Amino acid sequence: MSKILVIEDEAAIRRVLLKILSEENDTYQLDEAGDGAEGLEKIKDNDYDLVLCDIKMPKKDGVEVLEEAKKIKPETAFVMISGHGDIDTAVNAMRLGAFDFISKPPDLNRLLNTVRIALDTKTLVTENKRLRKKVSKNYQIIGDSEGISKIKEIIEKVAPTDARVLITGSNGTGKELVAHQLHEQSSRSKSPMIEVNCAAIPAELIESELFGHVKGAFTSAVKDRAGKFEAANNGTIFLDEIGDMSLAAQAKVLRALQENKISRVGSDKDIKVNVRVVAATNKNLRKEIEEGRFREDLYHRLAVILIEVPSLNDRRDDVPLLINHFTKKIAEEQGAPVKVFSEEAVELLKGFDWTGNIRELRNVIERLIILGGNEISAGDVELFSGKS
Ligand SMILES: Nc1ncnc2c1ncn2[C@@H]1O[C@H](COP(=O)(O)OP(=O)(O)OP(=O)(O)O)[C@@H](O)[C@H]1O
Repeated sequence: MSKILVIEDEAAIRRVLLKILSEENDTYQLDEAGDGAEGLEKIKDNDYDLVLCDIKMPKKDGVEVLEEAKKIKPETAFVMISGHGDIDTAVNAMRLGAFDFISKPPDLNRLLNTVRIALDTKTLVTENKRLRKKVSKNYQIIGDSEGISKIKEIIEKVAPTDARVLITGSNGTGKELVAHQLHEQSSRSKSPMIEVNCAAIPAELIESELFGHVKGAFTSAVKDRAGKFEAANNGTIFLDEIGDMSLAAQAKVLRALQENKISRVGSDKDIKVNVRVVAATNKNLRKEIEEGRFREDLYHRLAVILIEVPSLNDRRDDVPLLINHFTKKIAEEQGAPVKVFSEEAVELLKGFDWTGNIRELRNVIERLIILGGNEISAGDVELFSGKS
């Protein structure tokens, strides 16, 4: 079911376009706007597959709409409608990312053909992106520094067991990767690994998110629903940012860990679950315990094995390998050739303060690839890295 928006100020032409489209395919979901500003508002609020957009319009012309829309909804396809004399503008619109343009008055066959091809292309592009994302989501841990080698060794030893693991480390050090490796290298890898970001779920919803609920347990509980613990049965549950979990939810998690059973919110029926728990936090849980925000008994249940992921500043020897890894990945994502970093550039990057954050290193590398020369030099790093 494709969603199409027609932006055209001339009501008669708008009507004709909508009629032609609805007769061509009754599954098209059609929407209309009488000027550029209204069109843009609708684009913001909806996910259209295709926008047919007139070029000359009051308030906002078609090219402005296209430019702004590409920033907020880059995947929406645009076909421009150009009147006499604005062919140059239409060609320019294609440079700005429009899929095609048709001239006024629209030729029926050409219009429908263009719409069909634009929609098919959009579907293929979306599918391609989805598949790439799936394939590229690998959880390989890059690095052979002492710190990372030790972590890999621990993972190898601990993964096959059912021992609970608490992973600590500052933001972007790779805690999530460690959790995925623990799951993938275990006999549970055929079953799901369910991730829960405890910081992102409001305190009043976390219990129902983790343990499910029965119909009527609270106002919005309109039907029975299983929680993440049940979904992770026979697999692994990854409780990320566990330091941000409310005390009430901590009590329930503790029970799940002690008794291997849970009950849905609003029900007193126990459900047996077989779940391995891996948790992570960037907080100092000892301090949270002292200040009464984290249960000590839960801490001991979780931290059977403690893995402390070192910050990047403590394993600078991994920086060259990470640069290599990310340049290849970025080139793959952009479909561009792999760029090389000069030795001096690598040395400079190695020396920066990364406060542990590999995400930041990746962003800097991406910036350098886009802005720097064919071989990234120390000068490029100085100019474009934003670090010193
Ligand atoms: N050793 C590594 N090798 C390759 N990529 C890594 C490594 N460590 C981290 N990354 C990448 O850096 C990014 C951040 O890692 P991750 O999400 O695992 O960190 P985190 O510690 O869980 O962060 P946060 O605390 O913010 O949730 C991810 O894109 C991850 O793939």
